[in-house]
Amino acid sequence: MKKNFSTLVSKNTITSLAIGGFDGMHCAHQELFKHLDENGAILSIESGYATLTPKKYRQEYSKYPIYYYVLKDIKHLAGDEFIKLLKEQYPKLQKIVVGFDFCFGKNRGYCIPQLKEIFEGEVVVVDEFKIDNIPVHSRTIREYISNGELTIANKLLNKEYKIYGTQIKGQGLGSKSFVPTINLKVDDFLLPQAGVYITKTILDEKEYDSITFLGHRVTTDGSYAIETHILNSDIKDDEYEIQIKFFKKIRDNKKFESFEGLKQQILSDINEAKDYFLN
Ligand SMILES: Cc1cc2nc3c(=O)[nH]c(=O)nc-3n(C[C@H](O)[C@H](O)[C@H](O)COP(=O)(O)O)c2cc1C
Ligand SMILES: Nc1ncnc2c1ncn2[C@@H]1O[C@H](COP(=O)(O)OP(=O)(O)OP(=O)(O)O)[C@@H](O)[C@H]1O
Repeated sequence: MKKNFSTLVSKNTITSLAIGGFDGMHCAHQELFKHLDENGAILSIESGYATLTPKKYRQEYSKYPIYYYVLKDIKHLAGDEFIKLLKEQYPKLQKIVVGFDFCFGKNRGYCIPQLKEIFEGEVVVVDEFKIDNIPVHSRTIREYISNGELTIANKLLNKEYKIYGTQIKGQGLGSKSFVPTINLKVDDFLLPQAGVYITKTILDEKEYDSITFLGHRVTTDGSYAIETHILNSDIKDDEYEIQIKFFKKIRDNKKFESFEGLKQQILSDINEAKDYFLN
């Protein structure tokens, strides 16, 4: 995880700011960042609903320092009060970059015309950015991920959707009856729909081809699990910070009549994932 370095950059040096929520740091957000100058920064307004790139993980996706405001601390401000606050905190601010639908201040009562009117500097407004005619928004990407449509979500993100987790103890059945898996505990991130996914798993900064199951283990103990099996490699059990990049869903979660039936299906899933990475 790339550490947030905004505390190392003085606000006094910032000349341009991109403003918004920025959960996901998706393609449209990146379009905004293209308008920042070398002393640019990102101002992220935290509503508390960021689940694609929770605050702690967001800096990884931009070279610009990210500063945060908590929405509930600033939502009472009138438009001119918000701009005054920015001018006080960023005295060299000359340019504000926002998207076509940006609104701010009390009751979101101030939008682009008011921003242009109040801010004595340049206001760059980016038109609605689309990919394959799909408007790119965090909410849309969340919906695709929740529906297991990772291929489209990744297109809108312009990267593979990635979650962070820590290793936890499983049932101890994997190596004995199926294949060895690393069981994960994941907080903060939106989880894709239950099922089996082609993934890459990052352990100690090394990336491995993998296959990941999410869902209730309906064939065994019924409990919810996130488990990843590393392809082509023997990984010893260890305490890892784990990252999983999702590429594609290959099937739904399923209840099998026998452990042998599930094992055969898992072996076939593994072959499908291996083929995917070969091509
Ligand atoms: C690729 C893969 C696919 C899986 N598919 C299913 C499934 O369709 N249904 C299910 O009940 N469990 C599924 N599982 C979970 C297994 O039940 C689980 O790996 C097994 O219970 C071992 O759990 P443990 O690691 O906690 O010991 C799958 C696991 C993997 C790795
Ligand atoms: N598709 C887009 N095209 C142009 N600008 C956008 C687009 N999506 C967001 N922006 C702009 O990016 C900034 C960050 O906004 P925000 O993260 O709230 O957008 P979002 O992705 O639409 O999120 P949500 O779906 O939660 O509303 C804002 O200035 C917003 O206007």
